[in-house]
Amino acid sequence: MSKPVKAAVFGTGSWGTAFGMVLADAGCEVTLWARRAELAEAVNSTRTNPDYLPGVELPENLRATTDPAEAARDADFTILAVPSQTLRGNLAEWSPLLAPHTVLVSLMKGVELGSAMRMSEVVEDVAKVAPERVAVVTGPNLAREIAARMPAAAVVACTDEAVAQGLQAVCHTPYFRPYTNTDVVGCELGGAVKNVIGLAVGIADGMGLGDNAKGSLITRGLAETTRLGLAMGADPLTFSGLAGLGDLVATCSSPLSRNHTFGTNLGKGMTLQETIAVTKQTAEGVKSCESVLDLARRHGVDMPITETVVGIVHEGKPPVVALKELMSRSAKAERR
Ligand SMILES: NC(=O)C1=CN([C@@H]2O[C@H](COP(=O)(O)OP(=O)(O)OC[C@H]3O[C@@H](n4cnc5c(N)ncnc54)[C@H](O)[C@@H]3O)[C@@H](O)[C@H]2O)C=CC1
Ligand SMILES: O=C(CO)COP(=O)(O)O
Repeated sequence: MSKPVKAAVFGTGSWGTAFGMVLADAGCEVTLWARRAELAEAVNSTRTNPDYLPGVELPENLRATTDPAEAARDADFTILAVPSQTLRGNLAEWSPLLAPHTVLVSLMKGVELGSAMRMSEVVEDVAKVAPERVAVVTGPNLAREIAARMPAAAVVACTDEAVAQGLQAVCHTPYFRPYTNTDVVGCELGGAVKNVIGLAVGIADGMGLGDNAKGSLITRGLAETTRLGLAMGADPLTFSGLAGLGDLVATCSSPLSRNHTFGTNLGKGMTLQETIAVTKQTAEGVKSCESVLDLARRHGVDMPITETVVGIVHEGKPPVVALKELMSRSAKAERR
C-alpha cells in the first residue's frame, strides 16, 4: 500500500481547521500548526477546535502541534491559513523548515498592504520558490458550512496544471468538489476583492437598502473586479466562475461571512472601533480594501465601490454620504 499523502496546515483558525478536515477526510495525514499550546492540546485531546469551530468533531488522522518543524516535516503539501497581513513574517520563520519537495498552498484571500502583492507572490518572494510550486484554494467556501460537511465546489489554481490536479486529487471528498484553474491571478483577485464587495453589501444591508441594492452592488462589484483583473492579465472568464461570482454570492448572502457581518455592523451605525471589538475572526477586506485600491491606482483602473468602502472604513465617511456620492457619479455605459 502506498504511503498516505502528508499535509501541514499552518493556522488553526476557522478555515485552516476546516480545510485540514477536508484533507483528512480525503485520506491525508494532516498536522495543524497552532499558535497557542492550549488550542493544540484541545484539538488532540477532544478532537474539536473549541475556539473556532465549536461542536465540530475532527477526524482521527488530523492532529495539532505548536512546533512548526514538526508540522512541516515531510509534508507533500504545506497549507498556509494565517491572516494575509502576517503571512510574510510567519513564512520567513517557517521557510527553512519546509520539506524540499513540498507544494505551498495559499488559502488566504487578501492583498499585502504596502507591496500590493497577492498572497502567492508573497509566498514566492519569501520562500524563494517558483510559481509552479505555489497553489491557491478559493471559491464559495464558508468554513462553518464546510466543517458541517455541507456540499461546496472550489477552485484549486496553479500555473502548472499537473500540480493543481495533484492538489485536486488530495482534497476531493463527497462534500468538497474542487475544480482546477491555471489563472492564479484571476482566482486570487476574485477572492480578495469579494471581501471588499462583501463589506459594501453588508453596509447596504445594515442600512436597510434592500435587495435591488444588493444585486446592483454584487454585479457592479464583479464589473470592477473584472476590470482590475483584465489590467493585471487575468482571464475575464475566471470572474464568472467559482472564484468570482460563486464566492461573491456566498459571501454577500451569508451571515456566516465575517466581511459581510463587519459591513452590516457598520451600516447599522456602529463605529469602526466598536465593530472591530465585536469581530473575533479575520475579516480580510477591512485591511485589503486599501491594498486593492492601491492595486487599482497602480493599474489605472476605476473601482468606485472599493473606493467607497475605503472611505467608510478608513476615512470615517458616513455611509449615507458615501451612498449619495456613489449614486451621483457621472452616468456611464454598462460596458466600456
Ligand atoms: N473562514 C472562512 O470561511 C474562509 C477564510 N478564508 C481565508 O482564510 C484565511 C484565514 O482565515 P480564517 O482561518 O478564517 O481566520 P481565523 O481568524 O479564523 O484564523 C486565523 C488564524 O491565524 C492565526 N493568526 C492570527 N494572527 C497571527 C499571527 N500574527 N501569526 C500567526 N498566526 C496568526 C490565528 O491564531 C488563527 O489560527 C483568510 O485569508 C480568509 O480570508 C478563505 C475561505 C473561507
Ligand atoms: O471566503 C469566504 C467564503 O468563501 C469566507 O468569507 P469571510 O472571510 O467573509 O467569512
